[in-house]
Amino acid sequence: MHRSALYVPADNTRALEKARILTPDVLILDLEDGVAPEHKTRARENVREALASLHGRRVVVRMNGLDTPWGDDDLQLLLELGPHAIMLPKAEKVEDVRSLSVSVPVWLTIETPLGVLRAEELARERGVACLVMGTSDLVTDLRAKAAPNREALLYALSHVVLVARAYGRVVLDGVSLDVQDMQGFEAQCQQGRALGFDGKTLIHPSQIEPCHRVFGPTEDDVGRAHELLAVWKEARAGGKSVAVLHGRLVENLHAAEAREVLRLAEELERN
Ligand SMILES: CC(C)(COP(=O)(O)OP(=O)(O)OC[C@H]1O[C@@H](n2cnc3c(N)ncnc32)[C@H](O)[C@@H]1OP(=O)(O)O)[C@@H](O)C(=O)NCCC(=O)NCCSC(=O)C[C@H](O)C(=O)O
Ligand SMILES: [Mg+2]
Repeated sequence: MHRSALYVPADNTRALEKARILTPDVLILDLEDGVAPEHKTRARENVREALASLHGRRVVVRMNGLDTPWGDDDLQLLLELGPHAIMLPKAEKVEDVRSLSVSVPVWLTIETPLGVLRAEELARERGVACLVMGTSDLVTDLRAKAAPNREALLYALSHVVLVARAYGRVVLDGVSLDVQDMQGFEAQCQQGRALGFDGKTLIHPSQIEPCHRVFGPTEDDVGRAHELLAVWKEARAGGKSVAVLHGRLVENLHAAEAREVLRLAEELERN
């Protein structure tokens, strides 16, 4: 389940402490842009401690790029600690992905024009588990304007979802920077859900609950799935290839969707 992934700056001990009681599906300990250059070393030490104390949680660590002064040391530490996954920012080069994918799954942040254009060759590399949109960097690099409807990003967002689906990868939407506009945040979650994302990356604890509500499955979703499957089963038992529920056509693909909703709900219950 990847409804939510919360960035926690690894130099912020208060946020690291708080993360222990927060319940996003994934925690992303950030060594990259959320950490100032003079705090990089301390942040790396914090990651070691945090991974030990967050044992049993799904913790991904975002390292610095391999072409930065910190990338090699980050990688060495992460290969030693073995988090749930290593996240590579500003992914553009297949060679970088290959140098990471040893034993730990790799998450790629797609947040540059070249990264979007090369998303397919990057995503098909062995070990890549998830693609994450970096919408703040992308807006800047595109010299676009950030707008609530994310008009300037729609091509890139859809392209990355398409690539992720083609190669069976998880795909997460970018962050929403306004931590006070909860209505706008929820609308952005709805948009990401409608575009096909599995979930969203977050920057603040208040974003977890609305994000889970949108990326579901909710009780209503589960109820509808049961209802659809009952109608579908009856139709099939009667030798029909299609059914109708509340005036809408139901086909095999809808039954498959409903089964996926129930699978996710069961996964949620187990966790
Ligand atoms: C945005 C913030 C700077 C706001 O922080 P703050 O002023 O401390 O908020 P609050 O007082 O409302 O916080 C309430 C409590 O919650 C804790 N908290 C806040 N944020 C987090 C968090 N991300 N993880 C864990 N805990 C958090 C506070 O410590 C308070 O705790 P307590 O006092 O004990 O109750 C801040 O939210 C923040 O720094 N967020 C993360 C920013 C970040 O990670 N940025 C980099 C990643 S985003 C990105 O780069 C995406 C991509 O690459 C792209 O290009 O788009
Ligand atoms: Mg970024």
